[in-house]
Amino acid sequence: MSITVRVPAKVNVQLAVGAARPDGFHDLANVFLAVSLYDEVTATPADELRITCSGPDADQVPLDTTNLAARAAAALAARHGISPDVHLHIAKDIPVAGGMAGGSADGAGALLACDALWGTGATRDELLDICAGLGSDVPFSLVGGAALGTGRGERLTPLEVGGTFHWVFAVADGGLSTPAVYGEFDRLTAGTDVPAPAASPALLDALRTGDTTLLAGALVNDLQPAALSLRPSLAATLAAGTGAGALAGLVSGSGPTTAFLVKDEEAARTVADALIASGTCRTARTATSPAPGATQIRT
Ligand SMILES: C[C@](O)(CO)[C@H](O)COP(=O)(O)OP(=O)(O)OC[C@H]1O[C@@H](n2ccc(N)nc2=O)[C@H](O)[C@@H]1O
Ligand SMILES: Nc1ncnc2c1ncn2[C@@H]1O[C@H](COP(=O)(O)OP(=O)(O)OP(=O)(O)O)[C@@H](O)[C@H]1O
Repeated sequence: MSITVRVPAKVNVQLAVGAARPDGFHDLANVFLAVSLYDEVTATPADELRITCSGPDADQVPLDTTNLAARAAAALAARHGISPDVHLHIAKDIPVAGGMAGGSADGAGALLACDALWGTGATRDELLDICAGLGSDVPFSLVGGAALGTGRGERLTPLEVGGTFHWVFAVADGGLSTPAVYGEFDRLTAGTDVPAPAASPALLDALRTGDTTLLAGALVNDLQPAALSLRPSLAATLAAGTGAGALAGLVSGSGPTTAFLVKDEEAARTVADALIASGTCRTARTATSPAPGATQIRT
């Protein structure tokens, strides 16, 4: 028997970042939106914990115990006093190290798949607690939809979304390290008074009413200057997307993927084609949001 779970990528429509905390993390007001790019994690009984990965970026994914899917299986097994013997196959479609929480998606997917395969019967709260221990973005990968993440982003409040939003994602060559981008944020803001992060009422309104134009005006990512400082070529990608008719563009999370909000599906195709033709990105993908969280799709 195998269990397959499908898990979405995310874009941060608001990422407000506070000053570094004593533990090295940053307090956030992190408005997550799940988008319709998915990884699939399949759990099959095996004699030992083993990870395989397929997809265009598979060679960039670690197959050892550092893989978030392996860590999720080990964490669930440890809580229930069983051995984490399972083969986890990741069919990867989410860009790797792109700021779209691909590794987090695999962690949440593995957790749900192993819980079903092993019959551990973990409660939702237990799953969320394990997710938070794996990484700040992992709880959101489990719940999907839209949510405000506070603390380091792991404490979630679900948000209402009143419509469908259309996106284009420009995938860059090579990744950016999340700690390096937060480190650059610290360097750029050193000596300044970093305000406490707060969710923007205008942005929450735009989500609630499903108004694309309002959302375009409210998109904000405090990590964008840091990502641009580490990868100056992203400015040309942002200009290419907005020049091609996107309503707004921003760096997705810690980057280097850039996200463009567009009016509808037709505009998404036009902007994606223009981004590819501009030569300022490796490829461009279209997607919609919100998307559901981790969901079992096959037994
Ligand atoms: C940039 C975002 O993707 C936006 O959603 C997240 O904040 C990053 O979440 P993540 O990849 O799950 O990050 P984690 O695995 O929890 O942490 C990796 C590293 O990122 C930095 N980090 C992460 C989250 C946070 N609130 N403050 C931080 O400073 C820390 O250096 C940390 O050691
Ligand atoms: N299952 C996984 N898939 C991809 N990368 C993984 C996985 N497990 C661990 N990693 C490691 O995590 C690093 C970041 O990968 P990931 O795709 O999660 O980045 P990201 O999308 O930028 O994350 P985030 O948006 O949460 O900051 C990779 O370079 C890789 O070494």
